[in-house]
Amino acid sequence: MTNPAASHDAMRTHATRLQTTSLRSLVEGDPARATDFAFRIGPLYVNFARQGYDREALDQLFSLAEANDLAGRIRALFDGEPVNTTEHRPALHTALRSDLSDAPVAKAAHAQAIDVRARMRGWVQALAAGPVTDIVSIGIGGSDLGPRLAAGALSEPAAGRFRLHFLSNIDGNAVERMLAELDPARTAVLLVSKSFGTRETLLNGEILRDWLDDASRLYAITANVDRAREAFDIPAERVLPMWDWVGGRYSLWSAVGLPVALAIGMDGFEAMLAGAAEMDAHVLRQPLRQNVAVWHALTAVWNRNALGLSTQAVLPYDDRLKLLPNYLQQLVMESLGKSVRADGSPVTCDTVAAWWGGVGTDSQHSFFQALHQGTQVVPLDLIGIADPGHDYRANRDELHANLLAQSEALANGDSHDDPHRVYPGGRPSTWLQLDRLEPRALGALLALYEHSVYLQGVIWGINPFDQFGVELGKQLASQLLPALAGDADASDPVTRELLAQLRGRA
Ligand SMILES: O=P(O)(O)OC[C@H]1O[C@H](O)[C@H](O)[C@@H](O)[C@@H]1O
Repeated sequence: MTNPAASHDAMRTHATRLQTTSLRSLVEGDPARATDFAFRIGPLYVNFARQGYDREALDQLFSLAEANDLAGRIRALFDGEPVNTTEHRPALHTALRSDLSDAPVAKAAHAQAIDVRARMRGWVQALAAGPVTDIVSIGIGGSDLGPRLAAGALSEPAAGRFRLHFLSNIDGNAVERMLAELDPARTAVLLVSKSFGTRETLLNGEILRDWLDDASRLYAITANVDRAREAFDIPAERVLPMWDWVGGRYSLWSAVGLPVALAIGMDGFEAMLAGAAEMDAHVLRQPLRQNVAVWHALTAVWNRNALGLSTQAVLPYDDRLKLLPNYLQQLVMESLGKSVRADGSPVTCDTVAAWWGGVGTDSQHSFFQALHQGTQVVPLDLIGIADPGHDYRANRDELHANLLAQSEALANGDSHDDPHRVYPGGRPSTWLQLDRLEPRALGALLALYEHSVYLQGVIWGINPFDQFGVELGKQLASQLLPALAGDADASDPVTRELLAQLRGRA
């Protein structure tokens, strides 16, 4: 087994040699890659054939994977070893949906998850039997992005279930606009916060608590049950617990997902978990070369470190997935946006690219010009839904035609006598296709990204489960509150000027 540094260098050397080979010729020279570089896991199909590596590069990437003991680290994750190295904790989001490890800590975590899921089912039934028609879920980051994405993507407009409203930002406009549409007598409010210390959630929670006409319709989902009672007088029977062995951005599968269960039913929520569990089994059991999460992670490492590409775009070609880029920004960039290795030493290579994205085909009318003819090559995850579930067949075919066309045009480019009309091509993409946008398929897709993120972290030697980088801004904000009230002044001269401008016009 070679050492990681040697594998990394060999990979970059080969990438330099490959630069003279176009993506089009890579594919034309090895047409079998169109199927050899593809995976089918239940309702999910993934194809890496239009990524800019050849089989020799893949050999080097897999030796890099072996040098970093990816198979052992996958087992460590599922067994509840302290893979969250800086906080000395397991990261057992897999135990929320699958029971694949015999390790006692993983078994205990799964048992707790099953207990809470039974309580979730009871809450859904009890709320459905009452006067409540609207649910407000107050949370932010990992306590908002996953449920908001999944509830929006999977809700059927005619299902006659609860209407879900998500409140995350501290901006009073968001609160004001939401309350204008709601009836306090027919609304229940969920305070979703793992820490129960997030200012946005607490302030918005106080507004909604005072707005409700019956405090018994205020619920909490948190790892800090005591604070929920102290701060909002919410008794234990109206609190669903979370645990510190689940990271916020990995918590959709826990009680944080209650809004999803309220939107699509508990059976639908459990189908989403089953899809994630199917991906878990694939990731845990497949050898590295037949493992789709390993391929996805190695592709990200190839684009970031071998090709030096600094951003990555995610383009769902389905309006119901328009929040997927937002969700993945937190999952990927809050997990991998680090420059210090788990052992405290500086990283030896670039880590996370800037992830962004938009929905297709709208994005073709906004930033695709840069993707085709800009100086920066942007690797893409193109996401399509084979059966979009509606009867507008012309729309479906046009959407699919555009998705196929963009994948080919970006990879192959086009020549022209007029230099302004030349398409350089060589833009790599991965094709991720769901048979239908239903809970099991979405669960598998999101679990794939979770596992890919973890494995990228292993290869870069960083801890994907902490987020110390979000604390400084919060500390400065709380220190500036008295200055905004005129009771103090800012120490930084620029902040002082900006503060004066803000206060002068407020
Ligand atoms: O769930 P909470 O404790 O309220 O945290 C909500 C979010 O805020 C934190 O600052 C982190 O950036 C996120 O990882 C977390 O998901």
